[in-house]
Amino acid sequence: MTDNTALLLPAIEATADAALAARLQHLIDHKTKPLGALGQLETLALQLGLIQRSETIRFYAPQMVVFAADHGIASEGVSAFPQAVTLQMVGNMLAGGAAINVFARQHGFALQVVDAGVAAELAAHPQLLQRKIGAGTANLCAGPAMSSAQAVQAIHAGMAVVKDLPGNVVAFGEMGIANTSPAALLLARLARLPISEVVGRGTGLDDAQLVHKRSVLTRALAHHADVQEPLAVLAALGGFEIAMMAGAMLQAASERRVVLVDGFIAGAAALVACALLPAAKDYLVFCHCSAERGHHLLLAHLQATPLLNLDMRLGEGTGALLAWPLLQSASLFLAEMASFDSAGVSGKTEI
Ligand SMILES: Cc1cc2ncn([C@H]3O[C@H](COP(=O)(O)O)[C@@H](O)[C@H]3O)c2cc1C
Ligand SMILES: O=C(O)c1cccnc1
Repeated sequence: MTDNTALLLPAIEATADAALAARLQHLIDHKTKPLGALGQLETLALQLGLIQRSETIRFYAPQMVVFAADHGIASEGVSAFPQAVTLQMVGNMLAGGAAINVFARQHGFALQVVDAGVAAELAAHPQLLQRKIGAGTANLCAGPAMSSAQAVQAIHAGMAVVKDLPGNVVAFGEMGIANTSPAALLLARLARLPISEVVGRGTGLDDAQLVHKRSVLTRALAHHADVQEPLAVLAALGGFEIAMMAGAMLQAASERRVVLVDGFIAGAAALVACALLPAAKDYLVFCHCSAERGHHLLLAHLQATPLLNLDMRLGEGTGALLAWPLLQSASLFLAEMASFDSAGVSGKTEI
């Protein structure tokens, strides 16, 4: 008998290659600059070279994918905005007016929006992929957000979305009112952090609302106290867009694409992806540290250094695209900067 809930994950190769890493480091170290002077751009060039198995980093057809879904926990009053905003913002994205549209146009990213589980039905649109798992998750305070079969279905759907995309760079973002709540819960459980340290204001809760959100999430975590295994944690505490994004990240890594990770919610999807297949991390570029409380702890747990820290707290994929010029600069300095030898510049004085 076939088990239709079986999780089939792609094979991901670690990018480690000592010989190539040495060649890349040699190239980087012999550019006309003091050793290490390009800082994080150097680490980024090394990571990108290893992903692409090459001493030249090339990007083509960069893609931005926004996963949208609703959350049953929104009914607990954990967001400053009503659930209807998810649908309305998807409409705004399809009309080209959201922040992510602006930055996608600016940087030449093709944009797709995926309906992973928006509560209402969305009209067909050329930039919309209909992959609805359900009409929003269940309220996870009272039971699991989704069944394990739905979690598996969402991961597989995310993988299929990426399989159909062109290009070798993919950025992920999300839209889903209340989704900082599942993101905080996933972080608390998977990284074993106290919930009070990872609950944030999301769309702008005031102090009293933040206290309420904290008590709701504390109760939710206690309700699922015995759930520890990553897939079960995702089903109990996650969201359809988060699960789909995790699957999409795994597929992109298995195809050796560069994965641009946005803020707190995309970070939670990355956390799930790495819990399922740790080698995925090699392919993830953590683009920024969001102002959402807990994001810096998520990054620290993954031992990731974000490229930007701009006090942004929007999501949608915006932080991922703002970091894109840094990846371009990493590629260009490696390709175009002269070496000490080629430029006839003297090396460091031996003292
Ligand atoms: C107009 C608007 C546009 C957004 N774009 C992204 N988010 C962000 O805010 C939501 C998460 O915050 P919380 O958990 O507090 O609801 C997500 O939809 C996220 O993408 C938005 C939120 C709003 C209101
Ligand atoms: O960092 C994020 O992704 C974020 C933070 C607050 C609200 N929405 C998204």
